[in-house]
Amino acid sequence: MRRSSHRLTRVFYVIEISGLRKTYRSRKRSVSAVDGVDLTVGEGEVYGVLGRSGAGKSTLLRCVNMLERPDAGTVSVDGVDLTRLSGKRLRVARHGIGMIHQHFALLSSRTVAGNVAFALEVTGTPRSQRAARVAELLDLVGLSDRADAYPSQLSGGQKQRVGIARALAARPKVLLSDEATSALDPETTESILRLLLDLNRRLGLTILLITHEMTVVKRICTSAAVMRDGRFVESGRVADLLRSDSELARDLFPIDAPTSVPGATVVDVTVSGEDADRPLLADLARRFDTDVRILGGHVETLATTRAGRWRLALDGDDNEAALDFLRKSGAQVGVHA
Ligand SMILES: Nc1ncnc2c1ncn2[C@@H]1O[C@H](COP(=O)(O)OP(=O)(O)OP(=O)(O)O)[C@@H](O)[C@H]1O
Repeated sequence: MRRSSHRLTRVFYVIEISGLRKTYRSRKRSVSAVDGVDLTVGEGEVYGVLGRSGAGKSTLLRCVNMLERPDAGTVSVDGVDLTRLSGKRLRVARHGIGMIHQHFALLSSRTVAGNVAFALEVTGTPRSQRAARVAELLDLVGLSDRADAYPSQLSGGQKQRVGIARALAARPKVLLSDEATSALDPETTESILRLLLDLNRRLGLTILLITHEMTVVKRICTSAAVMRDGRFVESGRVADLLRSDSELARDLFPIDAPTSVPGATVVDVTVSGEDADRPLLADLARRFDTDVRILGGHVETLATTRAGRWRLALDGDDNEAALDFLRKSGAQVGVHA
């Protein structure tokens, strides 16, 4: 007789943060910038941390590569607890973590190729291999034809491409992105997000990014957290957060429409995955012989799923059966009082 075996398999997280705290103290005041954050990011995930200015996002990101030493908690990247490392061992571990910045942080006196070569020097690539690796990295980010240009001769998008090439010099497993598209116009933002998604897929790169832009989460994030006052107030897979009554769902799909209509029940309906493309509203009207008016809403393509959110007015005030049908069809339903 064959016995079934139940093996405990531990999921491997490329980034594993537990109980992270960082307080800035001065004589006059102390600020808890990160106040107890737990975060796990799986291999090949694109994880976005959203939050307003001052929420603690930059401090969190800087704690991941120990540019900032946390006061408490652990930060493991690729299985190594960085909080236990210092000196050379920390510098070597950091090679596995690339970082890109809002203002690019390029060396103005060096050409595009020179900027990328500098990262190779720092991470110990032998001189004989540098030129070929620079060419490979510039090809990867679509900048082969600008190798001899100086940063001042580049557009914002091109500068960020150099930043990305430089960050990937040591073949890191993880890329940290600190508001990488905040200084760019929408079209350039789109092209940089497409590049990041492409690198994520082609290289299996795990990306942890911080942003205040919903577009970034919509376009490339598989998981996200909303940060406020140093804490995560929501976190999880984007597709799951959309199905819950989450702040993220409301912020990703703001609906500009009234929340009350005389003689009708007003509801917000959120669907994701295949449900977003089903004729759910037509079904609803047919089954319950009710007038369904769409007050506002939209269907969009996110990084890994399609999602729709609508505000509907259902005629009459007894619509429980119709709402039940929507819930059973996989929709998240919020009724406006
Ligand atoms: N080096 C520092 N010294 C003192 N306080 C700091 C320092 N860095 C950040 N803070 C404070 O910590 C809090 C969180 O700042 P942080 O920059 O991490 O937030 P953020 O969400 O990244 O915001 P922003 O997008 O504006 O950078 C803020 O109150 C900020 O003033």
